[in-house]
Amino acid sequence: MGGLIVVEGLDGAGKRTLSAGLVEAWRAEGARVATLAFPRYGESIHADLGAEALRGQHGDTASSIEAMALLWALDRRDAADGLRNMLAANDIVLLDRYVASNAAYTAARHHEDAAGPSVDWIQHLEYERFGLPVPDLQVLLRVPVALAAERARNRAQTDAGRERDAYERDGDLQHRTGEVYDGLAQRHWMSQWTVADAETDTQQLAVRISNLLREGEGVTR
Ligand SMILES: Nc1ncnc2c1ncn2[C@@H]1O[C@H](COP(=O)(O)OP(=O)(O)OP(=O)(O)O)[C@@H](O)[C@H]1O
Ligand SMILES: Cc1cn([C@H]2C[C@H](O)[C@@H](COP(=O)(O)O)O2)c(=O)[nH]c1=O
Repeated sequence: MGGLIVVEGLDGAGKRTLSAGLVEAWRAEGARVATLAFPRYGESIHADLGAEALRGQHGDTASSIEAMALLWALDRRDAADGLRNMLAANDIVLLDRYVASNAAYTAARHHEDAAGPSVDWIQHLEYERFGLPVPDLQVLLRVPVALAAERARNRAQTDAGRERDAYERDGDLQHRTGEVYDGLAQRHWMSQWTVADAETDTQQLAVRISNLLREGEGVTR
């Protein structure tokens, strides 16, 4: 059974870039690595509806905090069997965003912190009711809100299909989401967390994660 690693952070933080570097580093060491990004755009109707809502479609869907959270959660529920198969066939499964994204953004939209009712609701919905696999380790890519926003803006200018959505345009939401992520990491919500930043060397982080996984072996998922 492989280790389930999750990379979390703000929009534009660099999660996708970091995830690709980690996968490359582990594969170079001979590890069997599978990777998946949530939301699963183009594969999940729930993910696509969520993205469309954040770009102004589907009436008032985006204004409902819980409706949005349910769409992202249903995407993951549909992916759960595939995820379990990936864990059975690999040494490491790396996810770019997972349940903690829903906890962080939902709590931030409600102006709650990491100990608030939204985080408990997401935990109950996704881990207890939907039975999603619990990560072995969650990595918070903690970059300044302004840097993440700048990267998201630059990406929107260079990538025609990547214009900023409603959450990415909302600087206050990004700020609050960063605070909830900090709280989740400090509380080691659902698993151990480790923090990386814009200066973190990807190779060294890959080694750190492998060591943490090894130290955590024997802990049942
Ligand atoms: N370490 C880095 N240095 C410079 N630019 C970076 C770095 N990491 C990512 N970027 C750039 O920042 C932009 C956002 O990066 P990326 O797509 O990896 O972020 P993300 O956290 O996955 O974003 P989102 O959650 O919004 O999809 C991209 O244009 C990427 O090329
Ligand atoms: C998976 C997931 C995502 N979100 C938020 C985070 C982003 O602002 C948007 C879309 O995600 P992307 O990575 O920018 O494509 O939705 C969320 O609130 N809950 C989730 O579970």
